[in-house]
Amino acid sequence: MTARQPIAVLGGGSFGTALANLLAESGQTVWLWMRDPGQAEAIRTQRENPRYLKGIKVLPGVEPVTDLAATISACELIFVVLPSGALRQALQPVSGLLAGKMLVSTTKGIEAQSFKLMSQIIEEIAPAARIGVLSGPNLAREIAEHALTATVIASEDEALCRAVQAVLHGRTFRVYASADRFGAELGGALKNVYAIMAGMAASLGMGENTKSMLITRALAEMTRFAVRLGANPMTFLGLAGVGDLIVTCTSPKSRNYQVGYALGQGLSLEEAVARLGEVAEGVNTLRVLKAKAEELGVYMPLVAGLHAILFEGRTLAQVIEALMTGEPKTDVDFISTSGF
Ligand SMILES: NC(=O)C1=CN([C@@H]2O[C@H](COP(=O)(O)OP(=O)(O)OC[C@H]3O[C@@H](n4cnc5c(N)ncnc54)[C@H](OP(=O)(O)O)[C@@H]3O)[C@@H](O)[C@H]2O)C=CC1
Ligand SMILES: O=C(CO)COP(=O)(O)O
Repeated sequence: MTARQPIAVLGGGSFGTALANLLAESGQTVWLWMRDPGQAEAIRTQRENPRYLKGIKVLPGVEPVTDLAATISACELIFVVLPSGALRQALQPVSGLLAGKMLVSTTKGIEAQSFKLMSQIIEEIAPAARIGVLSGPNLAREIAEHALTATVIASEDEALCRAVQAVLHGRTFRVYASADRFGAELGGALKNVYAIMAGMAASLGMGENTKSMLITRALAEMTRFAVRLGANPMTFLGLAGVGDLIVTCTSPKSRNYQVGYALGQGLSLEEAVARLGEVAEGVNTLRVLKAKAEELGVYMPLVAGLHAILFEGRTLAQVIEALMTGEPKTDVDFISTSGF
Protein backbone atom coordinates (compact mmCIF):
# COMPACT_ATOMS: atom_id res chain seq x y z
CA MET A 1 0.00 0.00 0.00
CA THR A 2 1.53 3.32 -0.98
CA ALA A 3 1.57 6.22 1.48
CA ARG A 4 -0.82 8.41 -0.50
CA GLN A 5 -3.28 5.71 -1.49
CA PRO A 6 -6.76 6.17 -0.05
CA ILE A 7 -8.47 3.41 1.92
CA ALA A 8 -11.97 2.39 0.89
CA VAL A 9 -14.93 1.79 3.17
CA LEU A 10 -17.88 0.30 1.30
CA GLY A 11 -21.15 1.13 3.05
CA GLY A 12 -22.30 4.47 4.42
CA GLY A 13 -24.25 3.15 7.40
CA SER A 14 -23.44 3.56 11.09
CA PHE A 15 -20.49 1.17 11.19
CA GLY A 16 -19.03 2.28 7.86
CA THR A 17 -19.09 5.88 9.03
CA ALA A 18 -17.56 5.05 12.42
CA LEU A 19 -14.79 3.00 10.79
CA ALA A 20 -14.07 5.73 8.23
CA ASN A 21 -13.64 8.25 11.04
CA LEU A 22 -11.24 5.92 12.89
CA LEU A 23 -9.10 5.54 9.78
CA ALA A 24 -9.12 9.29 9.19
CA GLU A 25 -8.06 9.87 12.79
CA SER A 26 -4.96 7.82 12.18
CA GLY A 27 -4.07 10.09 9.24
CA GLN A 28 -5.51 8.04 6.37
CA THR A 29 -7.47 9.44 3.45
CA VAL A 30 -10.74 7.50 3.30
CA TRP A 31 -13.18 7.07 0.45
CA LEU A 32 -16.52 6.24 2.03
CA TRP A 33 -18.59 4.64 -0.73
CA MET A 34 -22.37 4.64 -0.58
CA ARG A 35 -24.98 4.01 -3.25
CA ASP A 36 -27.17 7.03 -2.54
CA PRO A 37 -25.86 10.33 -4.00
CA GLY A 38 -28.23 12.28 -1.74
CA GLN A 39 -26.68 10.79 1.40
CA ALA A 40 -23.16 11.39 0.04
CA GLU A 41 -24.05 15.02 -0.61
CA ALA A 42 -25.53 15.38 2.88
CA ILE A 43 -22.32 14.07 4.45
CA ARG A 44 -20.17 16.25 2.19
CA THR A 45 -22.01 19.44 3.07
CA GLN A 46 -23.07 18.81 6.69
CA ARG A 47 -19.96 16.76 7.73
CA GLU A 48 -22.34 14.42 9.54
CA ASN A 49 -24.21 11.24 8.54
CA PRO A 50 -27.70 12.40 9.48
CA ARG A 51 -29.41 9.14 8.49
CA TYR A 52 -27.20 6.64 10.36
CA LEU A 53 -24.90 8.41 12.85
CA LYS A 54 -26.51 11.67 13.85
CA GLY A 55 -24.51 14.04 16.01
CA ILE A 56 -21.08 12.65 15.07
CA LYS A 57 -18.74 14.91 13.09
CA VAL A 58 -17.40 13.20 9.97
CA LEU A 59 -13.71 14.09 9.77
CA PRO A 60 -12.21 16.05 6.85
CA GLY A 61 -10.15 13.00 5.78
CA VAL A 62 -13.36 11.14 4.91
CA GLU A 63 -14.57 11.71 1.35
CA PRO A 64 -18.08 10.40 0.55
CA VAL A 65 -18.10 8.86 -2.95
CA THR A 66 -20.64 7.04 -5.13
CA ASP A 67 -18.56 5.51 -7.97
CA LEU A 68 -17.83 1.96 -6.80
CA ALA A 69 -15.56 0.92 -9.66
CA ALA A 70 -13.42 4.05 -9.32
CA THR A 71 -13.19 3.54 -5.56
CA ILE A 72 -12.02 -0.05 -5.86
CA SER A 73 -9.56 0.81 -8.60
CA ALA A 74 -7.98 3.54 -6.47
CA CYS A 75 -7.64 1.57 -3.22
CA GLU A 76 -5.64 -1.48 -2.20
CA LEU A 77 -7.18 -1.88 1.28
CA ILE A 78 -10.97 -2.09 1.23
CA PHE A 79 -13.31 -2.53 4.21
CA VAL A 80 -16.66 -4.07 3.31
CA VAL A 81 -19.36 -2.73 5.65
CA LEU A 82 -22.55 -3.68 3.86
CA PRO A 83 -25.53 -5.62 5.22
CA SER A 84 -25.24 -9.34 4.47
CA GLY A 85 -28.21 -9.24 2.12
CA ALA A 86 -26.48 -6.62 -0.05
CA LEU A 87 -22.86 -7.77 -0.14
CA ARG A 88 -22.96 -10.23 -3.04
CA GLN A 89 -25.08 -8.05 -5.32
CA ALA A 90 -22.89 -5.01 -4.60
CA LEU A 91 -19.53 -6.72 -5.23
CA GLN A 92 -20.40 -9.07 -8.10
CA PRO A 93 -20.45 -6.35 -10.79
CA VAL A 94 -16.94 -5.18 -9.81
CA SER A 95 -15.46 -8.66 -9.30
CA GLY A 96 -12.97 -8.10 -12.13
CA LEU A 97 -11.36 -5.26 -10.17
CA LEU A 98 -10.78 -7.15 -6.92
CA ALA A 99 -7.78 -9.38 -7.74
CA GLY A 100 -4.85 -8.69 -5.41
CA LYS A 101 -6.82 -6.22 -3.24
CA MET A 102 -6.98 -6.59 0.54
CA LEU A 103 -10.69 -7.03 1.32
CA VAL A 104 -11.73 -6.92 4.96
CA SER A 105 -15.31 -7.91 5.74
CA THR A 106 -16.97 -6.45 8.82
CA THR A 107 -20.41 -7.83 7.94
CA LYS A 108 -21.94 -10.13 10.56
CA GLY A 109 -24.34 -12.34 8.67
CA ILE A 110 -24.86 -15.61 6.82
CA GLU A 111 -26.15 -16.01 3.25
CA ALA A 112 -29.49 -17.81 3.23
CA GLN A 113 -29.23 -20.22 0.32
CA SER A 114 -25.56 -21.17 0.62
CA PHE A 115 -24.94 -20.79 4.38
CA LYS A 116 -21.78 -18.91 3.41
CA LEU A 117 -20.16 -16.33 5.65
CA MET A 118 -19.41 -13.01 4.00
CA SER A 119 -15.69 -13.55 3.54
CA GLN A 120 -16.49 -16.87 1.87
CA ILE A 121 -18.74 -15.02 -0.59
CA ILE A 122 -15.94 -12.54 -1.25
CA GLU A 123 -13.58 -15.47 -1.81
CA GLU A 124 -16.02 -16.91 -4.34
CA ILE A 125 -16.48 -13.59 -6.16
CA ALA A 126 -12.79 -12.64 -6.01
CA PRO A 127 -10.61 -15.77 -5.71
CA ALA A 128 -7.42 -13.76 -6.23
CA ALA A 129 -8.16 -11.20 -3.50
CA ARG A 130 -6.48 -11.18 -0.08
CA ILE A 131 -9.19 -11.62 2.54
CA GLY A 132 -9.69 -10.79 6.20
CA VAL A 133 -12.48 -10.35 8.75
CA LEU A 134 -12.80 -7.60 11.34
CA SER A 135 -15.01 -8.62 14.25
CA GLY A 136 -15.43 -7.92 17.94
CA PRO A 137 -17.52 -5.99 20.50
CA ASN A 138 -17.75 -2.89 18.34
CA LEU A 139 -20.93 -0.84 18.70
CA ALA A 140 -20.64 1.84 16.03
CA ARG A 141 -21.79 4.77 18.12
CA GLU A 142 -19.45 3.94 21.00
CA ILE A 143 -16.51 3.75 18.58
CA ALA A 144 -17.54 7.09 17.09
CA GLU A 145 -17.71 8.59 20.59
CA HIS A 146 -14.24 7.24 21.41
CA ALA A 147 -15.20 4.66 24.02
CA LEU A 148 -12.13 2.48 24.61
CA THR A 149 -12.66 -0.45 22.27
CA ALA A 150 -10.90 -3.58 21.02
CA THR A 151 -11.44 -5.69 17.93
CA VAL A 152 -9.95 -8.64 16.05
CA ILE A 153 -8.52 -8.73 12.54
CA ALA A 154 -8.62 -12.36 11.50
CA SER A 155 -6.86 -13.72 8.43
CA GLU A 156 -4.42 -16.41 7.38
CA ASP A 157 -2.62 -13.52 5.64
CA GLU A 158 -0.28 -12.12 8.30
CA ALA A 159 0.73 -9.13 6.21
CA LEU A 160 -2.93 -8.18 5.84
CA CYS A 161 -3.39 -8.36 9.62
CA ARG A 162 -0.38 -6.11 10.12
CA ALA A 163 -1.65 -3.63 7.49
CA VAL A 164 -5.03 -3.37 9.22
CA GLN A 165 -3.41 -2.98 12.64
CA ALA A 166 -1.20 -0.21 11.24
CA VAL A 167 -4.11 1.87 9.95
CA LEU A 168 -6.71 1.22 12.67
CA HIS A 169 -4.78 0.92 15.90
CA GLY A 170 -5.11 4.15 17.86
CA ARG A 171 -5.46 5.72 21.32
CA THR A 172 -9.03 4.48 21.75
CA PHE A 173 -9.05 1.45 19.46
CA ARG A 174 -6.91 -1.69 19.89
CA VAL A 175 -6.70 -4.25 17.10
CA TYR A 176 -5.75 -7.83 17.98
CA ALA A 177 -4.70 -10.28 15.27
CA SER A 178 -5.94 -13.83 14.81
CA ALA A 179 -5.32 -16.51 12.20
CA ASP A 180 -8.83 -17.98 12.70
CA ARG A 181 -10.92 -16.12 10.13
CA PHE A 182 -13.72 -18.68 10.12
CA GLY A 183 -14.13 -18.77 13.91
CA ALA A 184 -14.03 -14.99 14.32
CA GLU A 185 -16.55 -14.47 11.55
CA LEU A 186 -18.89 -17.19 12.74
CA GLY A 187 -18.90 -15.76 16.28
CA GLY A 188 -19.91 -12.32 14.97
CA ALA A 189 -22.78 -13.75 12.94
CA LEU A 190 -24.18 -16.12 15.57
CA LYS A 191 -24.26 -13.75 18.54
CA ASN A 192 -26.86 -11.51 16.87
CA VAL A 193 -29.52 -14.18 17.36
CA TYR A 194 -28.94 -14.34 21.11
CA ALA A 195 -29.00 -10.53 21.35
CA ILE A 196 -32.61 -10.63 20.15
CA MET A 197 -33.42 -13.03 23.01
CA ALA A 198 -31.57 -10.89 25.52
CA GLY A 199 -33.50 -7.80 24.43
CA MET A 200 -36.73 -9.71 24.81
CA ALA A 201 -35.76 -10.89 28.31
CA ALA A 202 -34.86 -7.32 29.30
CA SER A 203 -38.17 -5.86 28.16
CA LEU A 204 -40.00 -8.52 30.16
CA GLY A 205 -38.11 -7.46 33.29
CA MET A 206 -36.24 -10.73 33.76
CA GLY A 207 -33.45 -10.63 36.33
CA GLU A 208 -29.67 -10.76 36.32
CA ASN A 209 -29.60 -14.53 36.89
CA THR A 210 -31.65 -14.97 33.74
CA LYS A 211 -29.41 -12.66 31.75
CA SER A 212 -26.31 -14.54 32.87
CA MET A 213 -27.87 -17.93 32.13
CA LEU A 214 -28.89 -16.78 28.69
CA ILE A 215 -25.46 -15.42 27.73
CA THR A 216 -23.60 -18.44 29.09
CA ARG A 217 -25.87 -21.03 27.51
CA ALA A 218 -25.78 -19.01 24.28
CA LEU A 219 -22.01 -19.29 24.32
CA ALA A 220 -22.26 -23.06 24.88
CA GLU A 221 -24.78 -23.41 22.08
CA MET A 222 -22.93 -21.32 19.50
CA THR A 223 -19.65 -23.02 20.34
CA ARG A 224 -21.25 -26.46 19.97
CA PHE A 225 -22.48 -25.46 16.55
CA ALA A 226 -19.11 -24.01 15.56
CA VAL A 227 -17.24 -27.14 16.66
CA ARG A 228 -19.60 -29.21 14.49
CA LEU A 229 -18.57 -27.02 11.54
CA GLY A 230 -14.91 -27.61 12.34
CA ALA A 231 -14.16 -24.26 14.01
CA ASN A 232 -11.70 -23.81 16.87
CA PRO A 233 -13.75 -23.39 20.10
CA MET A 234 -11.00 -21.29 21.69
CA THR A 235 -11.80 -18.40 19.33
CA PHE A 236 -15.20 -18.22 21.03
CA LEU A 237 -13.46 -17.28 24.27
CA GLY A 238 -12.00 -14.19 22.61
CA LEU A 239 -13.26 -10.75 21.63
CA ALA A 240 -15.00 -11.98 18.49
CA GLY A 241 -16.83 -14.66 20.47
CA VAL A 242 -17.82 -14.05 24.07
CA GLY A 243 -16.72 -10.39 23.82
CA ASP A 244 -19.21 -9.58 21.09
CA LEU A 245 -21.86 -11.81 22.68
CA ILE A 246 -21.65 -9.83 25.93
CA VAL A 247 -21.91 -6.40 24.32
CA THR A 248 -24.84 -7.23 22.07
CA CYS A 249 -26.73 -9.14 24.76
CA THR A 250 -26.38 -6.36 27.33
CA SER A 251 -26.50 -3.08 25.42
CA PRO A 252 -29.69 -1.28 24.41
CA LYS A 253 -27.51 0.29 21.68
CA SER A 254 -27.43 -3.06 19.83
CA ARG A 255 -30.00 -3.12 17.03
CA ASN A 256 -30.60 -6.84 17.49
CA TYR A 257 -31.23 -6.27 21.20
CA GLN A 258 -33.62 -3.45 20.25
CA VAL A 259 -35.60 -5.76 17.97
CA GLY A 260 -35.93 -8.26 20.83
CA TYR A 261 -36.93 -5.50 23.23
CA ALA A 262 -39.68 -4.34 20.86
CA LEU A 263 -40.91 -7.93 20.48
CA GLY A 264 -41.09 -8.21 24.25
CA GLN A 265 -43.22 -5.06 24.28
CA GLY A 266 -45.70 -6.82 22.01
CA LEU A 267 -44.73 -5.47 18.59
CA SER A 268 -44.78 -7.89 15.66
CA LEU A 269 -41.47 -8.77 14.02
CA GLU A 270 -42.34 -6.57 11.03
CA GLU A 271 -43.18 -3.64 13.31
CA ALA A 272 -40.00 -4.12 15.35
CA VAL A 273 -37.75 -4.17 12.27
CA ALA A 274 -39.56 -1.20 10.69
CA ARG A 275 -39.24 0.84 13.89
CA LEU A 276 -35.49 0.17 13.95
CA GLY A 277 -34.88 1.44 10.39
CA GLU A 278 -31.39 -0.11 10.37
CA VAL A 279 -30.08 -3.59 9.76
CA ALA A 280 -30.63 -6.28 12.44
CA GLU A 281 -28.77 -9.25 11.00
CA GLY A 282 -29.95 -11.68 13.68
CA VAL A 283 -33.42 -12.03 12.17
CA ASN A 284 -32.17 -13.62 8.95
CA THR A 285 -29.40 -15.48 10.73
CA LEU A 286 -32.00 -17.11 12.97
CA ARG A 287 -33.85 -18.55 9.95
CA VAL A 288 -30.76 -20.08 8.35
CA LEU A 289 -29.23 -21.20 11.63
CA LYS A 290 -32.33 -23.11 12.72
CA ALA A 291 -32.42 -24.97 9.40
CA LYS A 292 -28.69 -25.70 9.44
CA ALA A 293 -28.71 -26.92 13.05
CA GLU A 294 -31.50 -29.35 12.17
CA GLU A 295 -29.70 -30.51 9.05
CA LEU A 296 -26.51 -31.17 11.05
CA GLY A 297 -28.30 -32.56 14.09
CA VAL A 298 -26.81 -29.95 16.45
CA TYR A 299 -28.77 -29.36 19.69
CA MET A 300 -29.62 -25.62 19.79
CA PRO A 301 -32.61 -25.17 22.08
CA LEU A 302 -32.33 -21.37 22.32
CA VAL A 303 -32.29 -20.98 18.55
CA ALA A 304 -35.18 -23.43 18.20
CA GLY A 305 -37.13 -21.58 20.91
CA LEU A 306 -36.69 -18.12 19.39
CA HIS A 307 -37.54 -19.47 15.95
CA ALA A 308 -40.73 -21.00 17.37
CA ILE A 309 -41.76 -17.62 18.81
CA LEU A 310 -40.90 -15.53 15.75
CA PHE A 311 -41.92 -17.85 12.93
CA GLU A 312 -44.03 -20.73 14.27
CA GLY A 313 -46.66 -18.96 16.35
CA ARG A 314 -45.53 -20.29 19.74
CA THR A 315 -45.82 -18.04 22.79
CA LEU A 316 -42.88 -16.99 24.92
CA ALA A 317 -44.47 -18.74 27.92
CA GLN A 318 -44.66 -22.03 26.02
CA VAL A 319 -41.03 -21.78 24.93
CA ILE A 320 -39.76 -20.88 28.41
CA GLU A 321 -41.68 -23.81 29.87
CA ALA A 322 -40.13 -26.19 27.34
CA LEU A 323 -36.61 -24.82 27.85
CA MET A 324 -36.71 -24.94 31.64
CA THR A 325 -38.28 -28.37 31.95
CA GLY A 326 -36.23 -30.07 29.24
CA GLU A 327 -34.10 -33.06 30.28
CA PRO A 328 -31.09 -32.17 32.49
CA LYS A 329 -27.86 -31.55 30.55
CA THR A 330 -24.12 -31.28 31.19
CA ASP A 331 -22.39 -27.91 31.52
CA VAL A 332 -19.68 -26.94 28.95
CA ASP A 333 -20.58 -30.10 27.04
CA PHE A 334 -18.77 -29.02 23.87
CA ILE A 335 -15.39 -29.61 25.53
CA SER A 336 -16.44 -31.86 28.38
CA THR A 337 -14.23 -34.86 29.09
CA SER A 338 -16.23 -35.97 32.14
CA GLY A 339 -18.03 -39.25 32.18
CA PHE A 340 -21.51 -37.67 32.30
N1 LIG B 1 -23.42 -0.83 13.57
C1 LIG B 1 -22.60 -1.54 14.31
O1 LIG B 1 -22.44 -1.28 15.52
C2 LIG B 1 -21.84 -2.67 13.71
C3 LIG B 1 -22.24 -3.26 12.52
N2 LIG B 1 -21.54 -4.31 12.02
C4 LIG B 1 -21.99 -4.98 10.81
O2 LIG B 1 -21.80 -4.12 9.69
C5 LIG B 1 -22.77 -4.40 8.69
C6 LIG B 1 -23.37 -3.09 8.23
O3 LIG B 1 -24.03 -2.56 9.34
P1 LIG B 1 -24.32 -1.04 9.63
O4 LIG B 1 -23.34 -0.12 9.05
O5 LIG B 1 -24.54 -0.97 11.08
O6 LIG B 1 -25.73 -0.91 8.86
P2 LIG B 1 -26.73 0.30 8.77
O7 LIG B 1 -28.09 -0.26 8.82
O8 LIG B 1 -26.34 1.37 9.72
O9 LIG B 1 -26.45 0.84 7.28
C7 LIG B 1 -26.56 0.01 6.16
C8 LIG B 1 -25.80 0.65 5.01
O10 LIG B 1 -25.75 -0.27 3.92
C9 LIG B 1 -26.28 0.36 2.77
N3 LIG B 1 -26.89 -0.59 1.87
C10 LIG B 1 -27.98 -1.35 2.09
N4 LIG B 1 -28.24 -2.10 0.99
C11 LIG B 1 -27.30 -1.78 0.07
C12 LIG B 1 -27.03 -2.22 -1.25
N5 LIG B 1 -27.78 -3.13 -1.85
N6 LIG B 1 -25.98 -1.68 -1.91
C13 LIG B 1 -25.22 -0.76 -1.31
N7 LIG B 1 -25.42 -0.30 -0.05
C14 LIG B 1 -26.45 -0.81 0.63
C15 LIG B 1 -27.27 1.37 3.30
O11 LIG B 1 -27.51 2.33 2.31
P3 LIG B 1 -28.97 2.98 2.06
O12 LIG B 1 -29.17 4.01 3.13
O13 LIG B 1 -28.86 3.55 0.69
O14 LIG B 1 -29.98 1.85 2.16
C16 LIG B 1 -26.49 1.91 4.49
O15 LIG B 1 -25.52 2.82 4.08
C17 LIG B 1 -23.79 -5.38 9.33
O16 LIG B 1 -23.53 -6.70 8.90
C18 LIG B 1 -23.49 -5.28 10.82
O17 LIG B 1 -23.75 -6.49 11.50
C19 LIG B 1 -20.42 -4.78 12.63
C20 LIG B 1 -19.98 -4.22 13.80
C21 LIG B 1 -20.67 -3.14 14.44
O1 LIG C 1 -22.06 -6.19 16.05
C1 LIG C 1 -22.30 -5.26 16.76
C2 LIG C 1 -21.48 -4.91 17.93
O2 LIG C 1 -20.29 -5.65 17.95
C3 LIG C 1 -23.50 -4.42 16.51
O3 LIG C 1 -24.59 -5.12 16.93
P1 LIG C 1 -26.02 -4.73 16.37
O4 LIG C 1 -25.99 -5.02 14.89
O5 LIG C 1 -26.97 -5.58 17.12
O6 LIG C 1 -26.21 -3.26 16.64
